[in-house]
Amino acid sequence: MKKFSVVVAGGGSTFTPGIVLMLLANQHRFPLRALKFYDNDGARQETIAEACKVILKEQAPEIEFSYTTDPKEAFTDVDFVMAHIRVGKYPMREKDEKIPLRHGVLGQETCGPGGIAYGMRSIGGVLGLVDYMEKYSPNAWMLNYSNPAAIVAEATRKLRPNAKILNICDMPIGIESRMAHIAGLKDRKEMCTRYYGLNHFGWWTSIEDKHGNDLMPKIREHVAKFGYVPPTEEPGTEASWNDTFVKARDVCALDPDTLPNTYLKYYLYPDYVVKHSNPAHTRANEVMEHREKHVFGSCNAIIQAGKSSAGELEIDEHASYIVDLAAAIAFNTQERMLLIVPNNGAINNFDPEAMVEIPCLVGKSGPEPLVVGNIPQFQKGLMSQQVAVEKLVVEAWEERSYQKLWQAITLSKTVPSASVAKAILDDLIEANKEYWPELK
Ligand SMILES: NC(=O)c1ccc[n+]([C@@H]2O[C@H](COP(=O)([O-])OP(=O)(O)OC[C@H]3O[C@@H](n4cnc5c(N)ncnc54)[C@H](O)[C@@H]3O)[C@@H](O)[C@H]2O)c1
Ligand SMILES: O=P(O)(O)OC[C@H]1O[C@H](O[C@H]2[C@H](O)[C@@H](O)[C@@H](O)O[C@@H]2CO)[C@H](O)[C@@H](O)[C@@H]1O
Ligand SMILES: [Mn+2]
Repeated sequence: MKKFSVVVAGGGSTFTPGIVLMLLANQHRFPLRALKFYDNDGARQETIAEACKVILKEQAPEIEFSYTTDPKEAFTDVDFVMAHIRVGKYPMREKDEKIPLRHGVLGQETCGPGGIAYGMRSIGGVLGLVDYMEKYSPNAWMLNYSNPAAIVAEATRKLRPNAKILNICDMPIGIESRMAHIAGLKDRKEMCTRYYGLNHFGWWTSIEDKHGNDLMPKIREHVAKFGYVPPTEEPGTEASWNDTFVKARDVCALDPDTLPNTYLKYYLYPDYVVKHSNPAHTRANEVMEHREKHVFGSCNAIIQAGKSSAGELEIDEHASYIVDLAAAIAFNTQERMLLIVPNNGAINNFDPEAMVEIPCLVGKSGPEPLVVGNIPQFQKGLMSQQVAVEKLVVEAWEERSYQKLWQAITLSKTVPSASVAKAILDDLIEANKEYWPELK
């Protein structure tokens, strides 16, 4: 079987160790000859990389491992780029979440003004990775899950239309795992689902088991009462995430014929979210206090002891969708996966140039979207507004346009007025001076 060379862009990510452990657990179906990390923060990356070096030596010494901050070294001779960068890192995520709250608007990583600010930072970062890949390994594919995936996907569609990049998200994976447990199944892959929307803004329309039995009624009955919290709680779910899964019961009330992505709570219940937010302590603080502390603490312990058992790093099971995708391209498996792709008529009554999250069959030449057909007025109206926000952000970045970014924030369903939007925008410009292009 052919062996592949992968570079992880954003090697210093808290998700990198879990993904490395997942790659090692999937060598039978996606074998590696080389694994590289690339990051523009050498110190952050070094801690993660040195710990992963110990793990790789123990489990797969035959895989050539290295890490670098040099793009040429990182992107030369690679088959796949797995990209999970966070431009501005957690300190900027904290500002994305706290600045809108100062103005009575929800602060969230990928939604509303926070997501727009994050998008304005991410576009340049991800396009830079695409350009390195095309310069040093023109035949490679980029599997991107750097957020905000919706805005990044629109930017790559518009500004790098020929790039071999696939934009993906693990939220539907996480929710489907819970749905499977609610339905009494072991694994989400025992289900066949139909879904449509934008990234972090979608709905399931059909969920069947492998025999074609309709699971929607049973799952929906549970979700309407308990949200996406299975009868036996998923271990390790943090309180704020549990709140989000429970809130799905109110989100699903809006449409009895579908089941919602959890992120719709931010657009349908923004007042609830603001009321339950602590402007002094947001999700970014929780992640720095928990995931970041846990991952870097474990990595340092592994480095000190020189053995992986000194740490408590866990395999990121959900991340196996990344190998599903890489294997589908490498071996033309025609895997059926949710990807963020140009609509191009798949949703018949929606903008053909929108980037939509829909089921695709994936083979060596990339994704082939499945037809969705017409969508109802409720979803069409919501998606039209949200996709216009995402498109305006990319236009604002490309044209350095204050006006268009003001329009984007004003148009967001999470923002009450143009005056509040302008106040938030002016604060975000000040906070992002190091990262955004200068707007005129
Ligand atoms: N698509 C999804 O469903 C999904 C799921 C989980 C996480 N994510 C995304 O994965 C990314 C990583 O998340 P995290 O919490 O581990 O963040 P993190 O801050 O721990 O790691 C991000 C890394 O990216 C690096 N980086 C930033 N800008 C860079 C650039 N221009 N070039 C190279 N490296 C750069 C940082 O130095 C850092 O080491 C985020 O974008 C997050 O939103 C996406
Ligand atoms: O607040 P965070 O950083 O913990 O999570 C934000 C991300 O949430 C989603 O990814 C989840 C995933 O859905 C869940 O199943 C599990 O694997 O954890 C992931 C990260 O927490 C979402 O899809 C991402 O886009 C967000 O960045
Ligand atoms: Mn996501």
